[in-house]
Amino acid sequence: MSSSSGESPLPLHGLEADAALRAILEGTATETGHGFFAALVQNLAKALGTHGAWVTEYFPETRRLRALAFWMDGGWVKDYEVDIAGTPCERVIDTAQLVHFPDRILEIYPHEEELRQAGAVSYMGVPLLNTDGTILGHMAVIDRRPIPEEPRVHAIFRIFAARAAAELQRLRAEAEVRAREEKVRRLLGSAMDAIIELDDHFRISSVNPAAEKVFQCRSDRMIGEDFRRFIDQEDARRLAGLIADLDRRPPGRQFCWVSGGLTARCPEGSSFPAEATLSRFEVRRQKFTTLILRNVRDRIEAEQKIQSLQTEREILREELDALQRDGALIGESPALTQVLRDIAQVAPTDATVLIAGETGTGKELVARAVHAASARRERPLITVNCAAIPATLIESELFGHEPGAFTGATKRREGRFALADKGTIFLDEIGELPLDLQPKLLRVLQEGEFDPVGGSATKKVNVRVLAATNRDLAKAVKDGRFREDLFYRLNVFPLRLPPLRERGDDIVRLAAAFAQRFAAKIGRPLAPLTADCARRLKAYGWPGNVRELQNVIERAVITAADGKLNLDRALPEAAAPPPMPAAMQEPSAGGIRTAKEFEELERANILRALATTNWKVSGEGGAARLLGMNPSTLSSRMKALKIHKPS
Ligand SMILES: Nc1ncnc2c1ncn2[C@@H]1O[C@H](COP(=O)(O)OP(=O)(O)OP(=O)(O)O)[C@@H](O)[C@H]1O
Repeated sequence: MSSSSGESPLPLHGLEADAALRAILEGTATETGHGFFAALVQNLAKALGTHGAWVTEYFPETRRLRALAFWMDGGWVKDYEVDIAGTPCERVIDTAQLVHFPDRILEIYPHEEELRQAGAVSYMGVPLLNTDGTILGHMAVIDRRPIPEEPRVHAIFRIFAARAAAELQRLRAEAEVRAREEKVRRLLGSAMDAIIELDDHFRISSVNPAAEKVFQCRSDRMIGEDFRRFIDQEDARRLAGLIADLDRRPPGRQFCWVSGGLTARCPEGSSFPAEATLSRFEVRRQKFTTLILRNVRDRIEAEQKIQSLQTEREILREELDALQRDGALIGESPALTQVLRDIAQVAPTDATVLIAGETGTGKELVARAVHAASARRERPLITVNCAAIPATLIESELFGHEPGAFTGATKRREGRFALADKGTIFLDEIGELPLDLQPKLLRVLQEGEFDPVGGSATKKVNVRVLAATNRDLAKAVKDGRFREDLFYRLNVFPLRLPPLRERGDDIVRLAAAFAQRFAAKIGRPLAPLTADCARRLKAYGWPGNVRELQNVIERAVITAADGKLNLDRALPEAAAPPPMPAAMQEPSAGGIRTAKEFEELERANILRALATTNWKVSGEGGAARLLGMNPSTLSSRMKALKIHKPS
């Protein structure tokens, strides 16, 4: 045996080298892959004049060789695979060098059955090496005659081997590229997000199946198209800006989140909100952009649904609280009986009702009664106190807003009109509605439609409107503070709630009912109202009306002694009254007070309450509590009556 390792290949004699090279070129020039190896071994056998030649691929994990082509005695050996242990090929692999047994090979490998069967006398093998020196396979020849140990034979052999190694490397690289492409294809194919690749002119160069799905458009109708057709114009401008920004960043950091998302447009006309990320990359000095895009309509809708369910839940809770707190309208006085008759008449219709009355007369209770007796009773009654909401927020409270409509509007919000759809909306203190919003309310009343703040899509609703005011709306119209057309549209069915002092014995009926209710609540027995109590209650003016009566009775029940109501501390007049302002004394003529006198009365009463609480308006020990008013109602009354804290 001889090994030619370390020897530098000797130059072939001109003719032989030419012949070998020609053999390779002619035999393999047009072939690639497995055809190439077949041509190679055939030509190798021809060039060296051996009766067998083969080329293999090596699998180091199993130490096996698998033939890529095996030429023997003028025919092909199919599917040849061998364990290299104990074969001359093992030496080729292990030494990684050309191995040559020029003669009597069977004496060296007496147990090599295949060599014996082939009648082999000589063997020559050479490893096929990768550029990094790892073994890809080998190439070998056997012959029934000795193969002379000549440098030119080795040189020819090496030329063939180098060509075989190059092809094997190419095949492996090709297989690797294919495997990677397949992996990328599977990845893109299974991605839930649309992945769109754009060239530098915004033209779509590739899309994945998810992109076809979200845009409802086949890839062949997308590729080559200008992507700007698939998004809003404004978004296209934004994307171009972002891409320019990315190009200014260092490589590896050229990606970003498209903040605020995009509005994507399907070719068939529909559109959807999308979240997107953008990245830039360069291939052969050409820039590309990848856009990963997700349709977030379902998610946004789910969020909105949750939001509106939460709001609805809050509203229903408020309603439930109100129902538990308030109960039915009590009263048999002619004034209240008329109101009850009006409610019964108007409730089944869809007419707008304008309930007028002083504070605490039961306007909200009447609105509830109208809703409860209407065909809409199964749907919600949505209440909005126009005085309690700051002017800047009332529009979005009533009509909802889109994200970004104003600072702080991060999410879409359903407005009260939308929530009241198919139900009833009760607009309390309608006189406080800012003048600039009044046309929008008029439009809902007339057309049943409105535009949410910051939104372009008009919403249609079917809402019955009930409104209440403790102001003289007709006067507000005259003063230019309330639109005349809106006033008439609201005043379809006016319902005036008389103040408590006009309800005669109802004061006593209400007091008795409230006393029983509070006593039951705190679990104390209570004797019926005495005639003296009734007289004192009727003698009082009740500027805070039923709400004030309720509060007085609650105090009287709490401070009751021996089951008897204690009006001494509860009734404002009895509780060491400070001097009465003129307006709080006897009415001017015939027991009737003018509206002006009442305003003065209310003003004086609020001032008394504020003086008592040291100008604390809300909370524990505040004037609102004392007056039995909502703090927001009190604030709006103070504003209306121009009551300011003395500096
Ligand atoms: N006729 C009545 N029977 C029983 N309770 C009543 C009656 N009228 C009013 N109330 C009670 O008095 C309180 C005040 O009533 P409500 O809130 O309806 O008055 P309002 O006129 O809407 O007040 P505001 O002008 O402050 O909004 C509530 O607790 C209500 O339940």
